[in-house]
Amino acid sequence: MKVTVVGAGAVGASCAEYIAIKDFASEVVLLDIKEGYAEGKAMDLMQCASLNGFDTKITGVTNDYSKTANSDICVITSGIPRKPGMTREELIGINAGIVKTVSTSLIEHSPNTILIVVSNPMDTMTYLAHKATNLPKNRIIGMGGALDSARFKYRLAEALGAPISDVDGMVIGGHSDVGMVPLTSHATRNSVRVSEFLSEERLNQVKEDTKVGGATLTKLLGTSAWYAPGAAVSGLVQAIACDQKKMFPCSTLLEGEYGLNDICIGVPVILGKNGIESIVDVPLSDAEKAHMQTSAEGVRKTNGLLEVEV
Ligand SMILES: NC(=O)c1ccc[n+]([C@@H]2O[C@H](COP(=O)([O-])OP(=O)(O)OC[C@H]3O[C@@H](n4cnc5c(N)ncnc54)[C@H](O)[C@@H]3O)[C@@H](O)[C@H]2O)c1
Ligand SMILES: O=C(O)C[C@H](O)C(=O)O
Repeated sequence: MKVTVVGAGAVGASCAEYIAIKDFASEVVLLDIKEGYAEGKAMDLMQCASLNGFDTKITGVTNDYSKTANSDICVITSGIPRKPGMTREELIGINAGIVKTVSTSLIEHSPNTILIVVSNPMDTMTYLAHKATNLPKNRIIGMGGALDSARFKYRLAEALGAPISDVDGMVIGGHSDVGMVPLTSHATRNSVRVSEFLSEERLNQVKEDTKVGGATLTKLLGTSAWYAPGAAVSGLVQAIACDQKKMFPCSTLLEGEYGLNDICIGVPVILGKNGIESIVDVPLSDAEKAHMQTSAEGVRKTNGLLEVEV
């Protein structure tokens, strides 16, 4: 199993590290445009191998796509992260050009690969990758919901005073400060709905804290987060590599599902060796349905900027 990660920055390197630690891939290629950067990150990570007990071979290359040839899975993390006070959507001007070039270069050398898009604004970058590569929809996956759901579980556990392992929940919709739809109606503690334990007011606070999860960290760190994003990407890569048939909310091209068409946005999917094996139709409350529609309007507005930017 060969995995390429484009962008050896904070998220790309964290993702490569988690993939290596889980030890399911034979090879990870890190590629960056900055001279020597990916080579340095790969060498540093390889020097963790004997300490952390993994056999995954990590190599780094400077913009040489021939070294990524025949990758089973390619992850795109290249692009700029936001600074405090910015929205993800403001990154489109620089990141659209990067994602377009990177996705077409990857497909040229790995025509059968499965692409995972991470660069922001992620739903629009996933849509752009579709347009740029024309890959079948099961082979282009946007990562956002897996991370947002992890943050939702963190906030739910905090509110409940419970260990995170007691808690389950999922966030669908656009990966943006206003577009995320935390599914409080489905969230549980050991299969009991969290609404049995938390007031509506406290649940609303959990929802709002989840939606601004990325912005909160960006304010604290001065740049956006990388540990949980890297772990979330590695989870998707592992589910595909090991044909786990696990359910994650991912950004995928919708063709009528959830009443939406010609848009990439987060919905629950089953991930296995073919990438997106199926889209799962989850019943939503009226409020969640309405929020999903306004979330989609927001993503469409950003998609509209692609014609200007690319
Ligand atoms: N979808 C998500 O949930 C999620 C989570 C975290 C970060 N992100 C996004 O991921 C992106 C990366 O974040 P980061 O914190 O790792 O940033 P970073 O600045 O640490 O790393 C980005 C790397 O991309 C490289 N790069 C730029 N253009 C390139 C190109 N054309 N080819 C190859 N490499 C190129 C840069 O040299 C840099 O090393 C940002 O857009 C950020 O907003 C998304
Ligand atoms: O917040 C960001 O800009 C990065 C990423 O989308 C995140 O949610 O951590």
